[in-house]
Amino acid sequence: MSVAKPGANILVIAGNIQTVPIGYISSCFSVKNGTPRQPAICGPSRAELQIQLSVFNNPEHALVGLEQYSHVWIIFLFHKNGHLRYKAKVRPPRLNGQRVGVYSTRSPHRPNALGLTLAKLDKIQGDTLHLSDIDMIAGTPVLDIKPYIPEYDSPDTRRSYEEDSEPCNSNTDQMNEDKRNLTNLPEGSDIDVQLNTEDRGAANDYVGNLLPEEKTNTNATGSSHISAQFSLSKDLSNVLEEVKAFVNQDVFLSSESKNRGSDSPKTKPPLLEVDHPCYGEEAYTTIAGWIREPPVASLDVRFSLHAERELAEFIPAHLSGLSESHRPRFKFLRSTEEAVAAIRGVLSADPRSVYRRTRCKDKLFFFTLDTADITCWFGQGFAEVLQVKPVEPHIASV
Ligand SMILES: C[S@@+](CC[C@H](N)C(=O)[O-])C[C@H]1O[C@@H](n2cnc3c(N)ncnc32)[C@H](O)[C@@H]1O
Repeated sequence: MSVAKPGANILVIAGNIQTVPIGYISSCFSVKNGTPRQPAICGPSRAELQIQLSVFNNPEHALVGLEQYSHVWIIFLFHKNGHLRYKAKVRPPRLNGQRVGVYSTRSPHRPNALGLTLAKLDKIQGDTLHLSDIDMIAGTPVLDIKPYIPEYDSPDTRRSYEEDSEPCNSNTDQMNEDKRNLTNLPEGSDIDVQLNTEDRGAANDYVGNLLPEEKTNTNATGSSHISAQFSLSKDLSNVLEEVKAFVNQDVFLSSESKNRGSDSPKTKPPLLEVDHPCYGEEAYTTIAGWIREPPVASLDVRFSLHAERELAEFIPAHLSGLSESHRPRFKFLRSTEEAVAAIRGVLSADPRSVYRRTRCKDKLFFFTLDTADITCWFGQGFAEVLQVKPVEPHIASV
């Protein structure tokens, strides 16, 4: 087992974390000089990333579903840092000589030379991602790709998402309402009708006449994926009937209508969109429909009286100076309400694996939160907390 040396670009550390590049950037920038310092600076900066055959037998399979997202996080190595040194304080060029802590900056010169770029995903062709808005030089080793999901990645959006998703049913109602509003469908309209492949093809042809950017992509599994782009500024009422045929496609559900914070790519109301706009066209984000409307329902969370009493016994973290030494103490949670909210959060999202959900659904479920060991069980549409015990001291101190 080797241990990472300061500045080393190889991530092999105690605990056997091994990392291999999944591909290498081929970009319009060949040297560091002149490469944008951040992705948003130079929109038309383009790159391609081909997933290595050495990582997956069928690299294109690893990209299935990613086409529904407009933006991706690229995690990469600054492999051309040159001198492998780093300092606790750096001088960002835009601070014009002033020194600040390396972790308050995006400096490439850091103990683990990892870069993080939010790139625009223009399209996917087989095993290759076509990106724009990048700040990486050609040859940059890429370690990972993750979809950009404002609901998870942008604090502003996360807040409104949490508000939206409670309760779960009203979220669905709201989405249906949104869909109706966008298409002027009367309330109670059958908005869940599914189109078969032939229907989609026909509808696609028709809308294609109206919408110049409409395209049919073939995804990695060879199945046909319809996408279309149109501007909301067009009079939607003229194309309602045609658009109605598209309402239930996944890609439609994947777009968002909320206004996002300034750090996030701007968002627009739902569009039928997969092949994303080019430089100069308005930027927005799209995500997979199942993120906002997952096929797994969120659960109602209950506490048994016994569990409620046990939880109330815990002393909140900031009151840990109190002398009641016999009572268990939280290390992080600051009140019983916070603990209840945390437990609700964990359980309402159903933390069980698919295996446990299907094969062991009658089994008790255990998890640890702060210094509490929690026991619960799951029924149809709910989770009930049965017991809240202090963790064993030797586990709590780990
Ligand atoms: C300031 S960094 C920011 C990168 C990323 N957005 C981040 O925040 O981690 C961007 C600069 O890193 C440099 N750079 C890009 N690719 C590199 C690589 N493979 N090795 C070393 N430096 C690189 C370029 O000079 C570019 O202007």
